[in-house]
Amino acid sequence: MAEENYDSRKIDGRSLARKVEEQVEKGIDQLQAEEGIVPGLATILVGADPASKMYVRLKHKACERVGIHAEDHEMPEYTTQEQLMQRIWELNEREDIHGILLQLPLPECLDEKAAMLAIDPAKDADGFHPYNMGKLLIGEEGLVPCTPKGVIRALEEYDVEVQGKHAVIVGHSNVVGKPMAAMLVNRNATVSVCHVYTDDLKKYTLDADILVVGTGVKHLIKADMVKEGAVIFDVGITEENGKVYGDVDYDNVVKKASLITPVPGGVGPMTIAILMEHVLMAARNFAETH
Ligand SMILES: Nc1nc(=O)c2c([nH]1)NC[C@@H]1CN(c3ccc(C(=O)N[C@@H](CCC(=O)O)C(=O)O)cc3)C=[N+]21
Repeated sequence: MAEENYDSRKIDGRSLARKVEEQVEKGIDQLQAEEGIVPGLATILVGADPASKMYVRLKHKACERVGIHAEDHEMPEYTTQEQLMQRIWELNEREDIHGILLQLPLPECLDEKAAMLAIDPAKDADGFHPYNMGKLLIGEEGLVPCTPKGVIRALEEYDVEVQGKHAVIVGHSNVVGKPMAAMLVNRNATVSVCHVYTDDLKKYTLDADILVVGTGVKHLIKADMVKEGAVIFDVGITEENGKVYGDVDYDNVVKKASLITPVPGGVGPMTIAILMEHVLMAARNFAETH
């Protein structure tokens, strides 16, 4: 018997990202024509972690594609907290920088919370500032974390009904799981948040209409753990011998899913496209208030 072809179930994150980026590009042209403003993003990378360097490079390339002015602030591994804060304060004051992205994780000896708290919430392109997180929780979604926002955008683009559905999130990180839960609750889903301490994970995943997995455990989710027809987002990345793996055993799980994101080419490119959208949003807000 011939192998079935499941290609139509794949959520193509790259083409979705391209679509978002095209909209951003238009918005940037308009902002420039009407207000004379070019959106600016400053990235801060402390240390020389190769993966972090690659992610920052992807973001700069996206800025180039859409017309955002991007600045690369590379700081040495031995940067002090004071020096990092100083740099953030400088960028907060700059009128030509509308978004600030502090690449995580920071070297151990630096205080991540204090640094994130120092970023002007209006320039918080990542949406990680407690002020923006708090707004998200009360249903005011402005600058919100980019990865879960990318998932929401994909749900919209593929016309997936969210209201009343059981959305199960595996992983309760501050950058994915928790903001994802808030966004899905804001859209009237019934939400379960599972994590490493969850007893009987399979009981929850098997009941999920929408499943979002972000744990960093390679192929944690197998075909026997998902419901027939589920919509699945794989937010995990594990690098092994130069190959990237997701948290979902795609080749087998695709046979049960109605829609599913691959890794790579799924949620990753969407995250970056949403970041571009947020820099434009921050620049627009700046134009309105200055
Ligand atoms: N302050 C902060 N903001 C972040 O947004 C942030 C961060 N810190 N720290 C690290 C993570 C990771 N991250 C990725 C974004 C895009 C891809 C991406 O586009 N990946 C490609 C594959 C790239 C490849 O491995 O070849 C894909 O999935 O198709 C991956 C990872 C953003 N992060």
